[in-house]
Amino acid sequence: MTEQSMDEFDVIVIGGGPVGENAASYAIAGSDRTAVIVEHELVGGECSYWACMPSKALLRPGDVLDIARHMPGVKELLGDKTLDVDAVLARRESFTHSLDDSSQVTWAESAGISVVRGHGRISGEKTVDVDGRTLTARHAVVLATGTTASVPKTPGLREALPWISRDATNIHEVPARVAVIGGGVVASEAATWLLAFGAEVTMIVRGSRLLASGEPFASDLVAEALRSRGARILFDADLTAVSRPDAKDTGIGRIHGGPAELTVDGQSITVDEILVAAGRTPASSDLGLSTVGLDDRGYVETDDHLQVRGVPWLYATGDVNGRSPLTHMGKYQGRVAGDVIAARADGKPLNGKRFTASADHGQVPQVVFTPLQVASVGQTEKLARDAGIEVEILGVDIAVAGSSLQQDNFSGHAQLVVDTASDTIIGATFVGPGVDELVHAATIAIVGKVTLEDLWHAVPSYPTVSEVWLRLLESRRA
Ligand SMILES: Cc1cc2nc3c(=O)[nH]c(=O)nc-3n(C[C@H](O)[C@H](O)[C@H](O)COP(=O)(O)OP(=O)(O)OC[C@H]3O[C@@H](n4cnc5c(N)ncnc54)[C@H](O)[C@@H]3O)c2cc1C
Ligand SMILES: NC(=O)c1ccc[n+]([C@@H]2O[C@H](COP(=O)([O-])OP(=O)(O)OC[C@H]3O[C@@H](n4cnc5c(N)ncnc54)[C@H](O)[C@@H]3O)[C@@H](O)[C@H]2O)c1
Repeated sequence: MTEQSMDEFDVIVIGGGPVGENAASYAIAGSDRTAVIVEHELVGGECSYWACMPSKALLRPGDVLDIARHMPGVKELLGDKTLDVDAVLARRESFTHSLDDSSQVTWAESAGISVVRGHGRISGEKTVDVDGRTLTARHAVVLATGTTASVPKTPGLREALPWISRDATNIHEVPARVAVIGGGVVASEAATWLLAFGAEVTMIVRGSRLLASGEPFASDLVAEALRSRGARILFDADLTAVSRPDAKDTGIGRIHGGPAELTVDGQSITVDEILVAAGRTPASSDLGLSTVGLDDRGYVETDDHLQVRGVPWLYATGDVNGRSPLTHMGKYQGRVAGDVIAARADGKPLNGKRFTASADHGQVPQVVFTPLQVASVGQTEKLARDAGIEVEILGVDIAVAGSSLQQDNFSGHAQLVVDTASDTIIGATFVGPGVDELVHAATIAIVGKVTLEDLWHAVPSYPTVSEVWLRLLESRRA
């Protein structure tokens, strides 16, 4: 090996998504330590180019249109007008920088982080091979490689070259008829923008509800809202075969050939495109994990310092560890792992809560953006009861002065899961238009273990949607 092919850094991060960026910057901040990010695609990762950012850029115009349609003084200006899809797609490009990551590379370099392009693979203790170049780490290697879309092995499905989430978020051509396979978050969000763009959407859902890991009332309200916009939702549906004789790889977000015929519960459905939104597979299979005695597949298991069990110099953060596969939770883990690596490199003890990723356990917030937003945190009623926790459920429709002012057709529901022993909230779900900002108050109440008695003194401002908090507390007085 020539001297030029050797590179030594304090910290090597494989995967330059939002999580890897945070881990690298926290591990070296305020020190003379060095870090490198190894990225085989785009610095910024799935979230920036293929997931969170483009999806939310595609969804927001539909929300604004819905508010405007129900706002006297504005709706008269609209008449029958619908979205200008080309303008929406152009705005999406402004967020994805048309898949150019130079601004993120500039950010990394300005934070003192080197970027090496190529596929990273562990090749031994603290050693990473990048397409023939050997990088060595003085302190730590961090895995932040994320996940890829899973495509079920249904006969004919893979051969049909279906869309995955990357096509839906980087959509360039709107198919007239789309079958969405899955009833989870990606399926529900993508169905929302495809409907707003004028597509005819059929959702093929294996289970009996959408967003099945959340509260059942939220699933029902989202299904009702999607149906009211024209979605056809087939529950308990069994997709057994797909046939698409003219499948063509026309590029991401373009219609992949001629029509496809799907067999669902023995019935035939013909569509112009299929979107597979059937979950994710951790990007761990080509990471050289077996060279250090780990499994070459599946989620990479860690302790609460994000250290991979049994390998003291190796950390796994973000989607690849399967703890809480969301951008904000992965970035949180990146911050925790970075702080742990920095403290250990400085020979300091891990004194303090910031070195432990405790929020992964029962304190995870999420906002799902469908025609109605589903903003939730913590445990569902079922999870809590299954864990043997005695709970009280407080639920009210969101109908306060603030909500009626926000939008004429405002309709929503809120629910708290209260641990009766401690009289604290352990779960909250808000469903309605624009309820995304309500959930952080619940997150703070859960993390801070604020009792309901104390919450009486957290007075919501009038007239805001937050007044639903008062209604929730009052529901227990009645
Ligand atoms: C359609 C969609 C919408 C979503 N919307 C949201 C949302 O609104 N909010 C939210 O919180 N979450 C959302 N998510 C989830 C979110 O995208 C992930 O939680 C987040 O991207 C995880 O970040 P990460 O850094 O762990 O992985 P990623 O963002 O996947 O980044 C991993 C990076 O590692 C690189 N890589 C992988 N293997 C290697 C290797 N061997 N060598 C070099 N580089 C490698 C990849 O190219 C990639 O750049 C969404 C997901 C999807 C699919
Ligand atoms: N707003 C957000 O926070 C947001 C948005 C999008 C995605 N995400 C995250 O990204 C991740 C991926 O989302 P997702 O929707 O792909 O996964 P998911 O796990 O939420 O949903 C997967 C869906 O596919 C179905 N499915 C799985 N295998 C199937 C099969 N063989 N045949 C038919 N159906 C099948 C499941 O029943 C489920 O309905 C999740 O962690 C999600 O939370 C978050």
